Amino acid sequence: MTAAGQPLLQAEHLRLTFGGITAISDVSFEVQQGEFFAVIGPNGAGKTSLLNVLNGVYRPSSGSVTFQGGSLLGRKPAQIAALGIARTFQNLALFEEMTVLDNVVLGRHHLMKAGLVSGALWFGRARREEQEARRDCLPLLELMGLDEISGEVVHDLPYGVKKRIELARALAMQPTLLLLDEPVAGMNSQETNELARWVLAAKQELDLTVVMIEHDMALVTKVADRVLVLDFGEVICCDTPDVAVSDPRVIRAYLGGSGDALVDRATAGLHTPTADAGPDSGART
Ligand SMILES: Nc1ncnc2c1ncn2[C@@H]1O[C@H](COP(=O)(O)OP(=O)(O)OP(=O)(O)O)[C@@H](O)[C@H]1O
Repeated sequence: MTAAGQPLLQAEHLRLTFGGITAISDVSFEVQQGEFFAVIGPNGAGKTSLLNVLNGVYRPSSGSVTFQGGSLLGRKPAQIAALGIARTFQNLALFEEMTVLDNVVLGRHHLMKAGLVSGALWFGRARREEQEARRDCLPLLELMGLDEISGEVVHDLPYGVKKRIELARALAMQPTLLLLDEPVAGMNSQETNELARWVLAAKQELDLTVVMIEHDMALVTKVADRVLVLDFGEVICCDTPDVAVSDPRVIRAYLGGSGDALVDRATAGLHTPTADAGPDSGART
């Protein structure tokens, strides 16, 4: 539980280096409970590195990260997941030959307590836990509109549906905080609109806080309460999307000059095509 007034997630003076490369430099921000918080920035700005710090894949060179008031530093990704931080990945990480339900149930495995031997032999506690996990996932499948295809093999399903299955698997972990890594990358505008609706529905129904990395400015403007803008590993703006897209530093980082196109694309509609490296696809000019 988060004490009244305390942010759910707090990063202070984070720094991450790879040899001579500084991926993150003195990054601080807070995310409040229930917030939809986006992280944007051009290619190489440090977005993925930041997400990897938040879920324990990378340990920062210095600085601190706290979740519900407790430090995340030194914890492994599985321990961080068990604290209630789930993550989706930029590239699909599903088991293509398994069914929708089997993929989603995998999200609950960190909650199960049966040992390796009983799990492998499928008896006793392991069997009971698996059956309970499957039962517990059914309302989630319904919430995510996957109940009617729960027995279908993932391989045969459209890309947009696969991304939704991945989202459902992250939700099966029963997170408090959901980290989304470019959830609409590679999607067409219809798929983007649909996934945005599923994410918002899940957030509301499950009382989630969301941190989302995204290049699609139109999507960010539509769904995010606040946006953190990174450039060369540094925070150049942290404000509402409307303020961020008209901030001269953000405009410079994306366009190196006039920001009209950035504002236009942010307000044009939910989706901006990202096939070619336009400003909203994160390209530097
Ligand atoms: N494992 C690594 N080893 C060395 N350098 C890395 C590593 N991961 C990231 N970097 C470097 O850190 C910087 C930030 O990279 P990062 O992937 O976090 O940026 P990004 O904003 O997510 O970019 P993109 O939008 O292209 O995914 C880049 O200069 C990148 O080359």
